[in-house]
Amino acid sequence: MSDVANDLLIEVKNLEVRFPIRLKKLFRTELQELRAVDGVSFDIRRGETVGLVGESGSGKTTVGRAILRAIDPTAGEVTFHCCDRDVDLAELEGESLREFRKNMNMVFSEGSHSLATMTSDMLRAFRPRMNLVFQDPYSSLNPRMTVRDIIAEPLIASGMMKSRAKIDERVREIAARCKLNLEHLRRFPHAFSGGQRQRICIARALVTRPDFVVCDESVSALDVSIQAEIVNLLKDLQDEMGVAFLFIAHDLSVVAQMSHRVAVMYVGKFVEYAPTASLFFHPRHPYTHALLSAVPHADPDAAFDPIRLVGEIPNPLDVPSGCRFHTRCPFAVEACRRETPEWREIAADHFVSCHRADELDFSRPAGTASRAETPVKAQG
Ligand SMILES: Nc1ncnc2c1ncn2[C@@H]1O[C@H](COP(=O)(O)OP(=O)(O)OP(=O)(O)O)[C@@H](O)[C@H]1O
Repeated sequence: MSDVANDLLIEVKNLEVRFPIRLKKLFRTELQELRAVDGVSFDIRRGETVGLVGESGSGKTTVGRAILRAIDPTAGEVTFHCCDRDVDLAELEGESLREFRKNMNMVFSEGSHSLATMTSDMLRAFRPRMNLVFQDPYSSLNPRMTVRDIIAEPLIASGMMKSRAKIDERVREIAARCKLNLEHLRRFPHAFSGGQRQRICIARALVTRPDFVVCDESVSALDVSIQAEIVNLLKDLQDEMGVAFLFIAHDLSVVAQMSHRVAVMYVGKFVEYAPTASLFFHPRHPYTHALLSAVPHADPDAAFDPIRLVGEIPNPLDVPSGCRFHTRCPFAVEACRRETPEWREIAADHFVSCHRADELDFSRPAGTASRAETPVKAQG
């Protein structure tokens, strides 16, 4: 890997997101806190894809949105290393935060400005660096706007470009890279298939040349063959532009193709984070092993003991003591019920939180192609 590959873009430290929940009891309403994200720490390097997997309700979307400040973190730090300054997104508030949310883009501090005190004009002057691609390409496009206007919107909203000619040039350029043609730009979203709509969403997300994009289940609603096209498109665009992705998905095989590193989340916490090959072929957490056991292996006779997940993911309002996975873990011992396992580096760049990670071996033979061995491409 090049130096650039190890260049940190985002550092997340002890991120917490709690939602206030009103529970109706017989004669009263009780206010409780739902810990959707409960102390997550990880980093994302420039130009890499980090896959984020876990069952529904584990907190994946909330992590992505908290990093983008689309929702407020309750605690923790999200540091965005940009230009030659580091910016703590948790500092954003007031007008700065409103501006940030309006554009759904990241802005930058320069010199010693606090983001909280920057005026909107100053904020607009900074290059937008973050964006989001949603799951549903049908509801995330305004049906009354042409494709040209949809793709141009982030450039205009951020004030990044003012001249119509320049905007049109940039829209045509990114549309061509996303394999949309000039004729498409004059049409409205209803004229397009799911795959083409997702290309429009990707063009809109990348038109400002962001450093970081969250793809939240962005290929899940598409047919398998179209999924492959979109995954290849995202990889090509990443190689060209050096953008980093947080790729949230249920489908582990798509995550393997797309990601350089993968994080596994369970009831608000990361349980494992490792380079894709390490995670897929040498998982150290029983939950990761269980998720992978559900994926058909290239060699059906390959020798490893699959385990099946039984029961439901626990309610985040009633989190199990100790290791949160112990209620469903076939390997749980007394310590798992009592003590929270520490988050530790068990091998190079391979993090896990399991009391028994040193004794359990879930290795399986390498079989399926993954992006694991592909280094993050250096950007010139
Ligand atoms: N705005 C909100 N208010 C209250 N609870 C919320 C809110 N958003 C999410 N939650 C809860 O937080 C937990 C994590 O939700 P989140 O959507 O982040 O999970 P997820 O892993 O992305 O799930 P999925 O794969 O189904 O999208 C869930 O229990 C969810 O019900």
